[in-house]
Amino acid sequence: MMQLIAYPPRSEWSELLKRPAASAQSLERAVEEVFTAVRENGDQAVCDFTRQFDGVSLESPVLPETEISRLAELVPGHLRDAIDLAYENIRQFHEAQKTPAVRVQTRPGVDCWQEKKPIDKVGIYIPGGTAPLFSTVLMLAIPAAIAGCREVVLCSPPDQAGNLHPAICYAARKCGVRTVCRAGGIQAIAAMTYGTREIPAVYKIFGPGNQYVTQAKQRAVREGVAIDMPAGPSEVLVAADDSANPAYIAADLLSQAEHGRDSQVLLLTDDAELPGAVRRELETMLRELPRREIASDAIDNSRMILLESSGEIAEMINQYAPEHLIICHRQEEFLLREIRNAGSVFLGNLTPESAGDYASGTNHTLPTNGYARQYSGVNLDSFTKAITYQRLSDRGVREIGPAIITMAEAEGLSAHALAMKLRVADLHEIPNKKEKEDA
Ligand SMILES: NC(=O)c1ccc[n+]([C@@H]2O[C@H](COP(=O)([O-])OP(=O)(O)OC[C@H]3O[C@@H](n4cnc5c(N)ncnc54)[C@H](O)[C@@H]3O)[C@@H](O)[C@H]2O)c1
Ligand SMILES: N[C@H](CO)Cc1c[nH]c[nH+]1
Ligand SMILES: [Zn+2]
Repeated sequence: MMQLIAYPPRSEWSELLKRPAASAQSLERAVEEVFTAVRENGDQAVCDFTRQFDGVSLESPVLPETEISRLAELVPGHLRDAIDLAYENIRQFHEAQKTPAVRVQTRPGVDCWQEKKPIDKVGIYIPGGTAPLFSTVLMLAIPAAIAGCREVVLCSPPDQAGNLHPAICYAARKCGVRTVCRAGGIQAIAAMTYGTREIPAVYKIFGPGNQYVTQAKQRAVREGVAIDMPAGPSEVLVAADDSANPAYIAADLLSQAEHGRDSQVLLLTDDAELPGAVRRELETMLRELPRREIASDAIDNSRMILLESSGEIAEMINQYAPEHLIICHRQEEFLLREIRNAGSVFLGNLTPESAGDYASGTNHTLPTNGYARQYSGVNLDSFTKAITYQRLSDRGVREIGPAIITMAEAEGLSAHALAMKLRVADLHEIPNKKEKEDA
């Protein structure tokens, strides 16, 4: 059960806030072995590792389009309606993230602008080891489509029949994803990194996953592939006081605990009565939970921490940098002002974290393991690059040419200086050249 720590001194905070650690060495070895095999043996290696790690024999990792359609048809009406509703909200929120091009004339005749362009080929990883997270298809394929990515490659571990869950196929079809592959874990990430005969290589890999997937994405970076962020085992931090409903808190903690044994959930409070009330709810709910063994292990990794004040709560949140932060506290305004490190924030008693997991519209692919200090969650910009442009007119050359020549010569780069000197010299030869564009 969740341990209660009361009024810990600051010197103990970092020990208290440690996440469950994966064994880095054995992970690295496994990743290296799979990457080498996939680079050398392509689809054959992907199928071999799928047999080894997922216990499924496949002739080919790619799911034919006819199969995608057949499986998508199996999704019952009420689930389609729910996915359609989520799709619309996620589309709206990500569509609203489009920004107009930035245009500035830094000096007369010096025009600079910046435009976002899509990343042409992206890979999206959909977790499926312990549960087929079809909601992740929406979270990744919708912004990819809005950004205008040309090729989207989806990889997810197959079920025991060698198929993908019908809802993954339905969501993929709805979002216009055509390349759907039955490959999970390290082998999926390696295939999208190197490319195989059947699985295209991509420029950037997105998506959450277990420790193997997270480590494999880091390995992909060494091969020049970009990644969204380290999005590993799920976590939630609830900051609450006596205005919160203990049953809601217990359910919110369990909703992230049931993701995996290595998940972590925290309750921070300055109300001495709350931990006991939440613990009682947790005990009752855990007994009824289908995934109670997974959730119990995660709950054992977790803590309730009683602090002196909302000031300490804010400090501890910033130190931990949770993936998800739920605030049910009378000092909400103060906490929001103070908090700088969190992936996604859920406010008030009526906003469970599962709202953002599925259907409010925000993205659920978020930085874990403290990376919310420096990374954002997935958003529309994640699927684009910004290209900058500039054009100088005659006037522009006169305005900034001399400074450029001076700086280039001071750096000892005479060809840089020459490139501008030639333009300046040409201007002097045509002193009356019309400068329409400077008007
Ligand atoms: N941070 C986020 O935004 C976010 C979002 C959703 C889910 N998640 C997390 O994603 C994770 C999903 O994990 P999962 O396991 O259910 O699915 P997964 O798809 O990430 O991993 C399953 C794959 O792991 C590989 N694997 C399993 N055991 C292995 C071994 N011993 N050696 C090598 N490879 C092995 C297999 O290939 C299998 O297909 C959870 O931890 C969940 O918390 C995070
Ligand atoms: N909570 C996960 C992000 O950490 C996302 C998810 C998908 N399905 C349910 N939950
Ligand atoms: Zn979740």
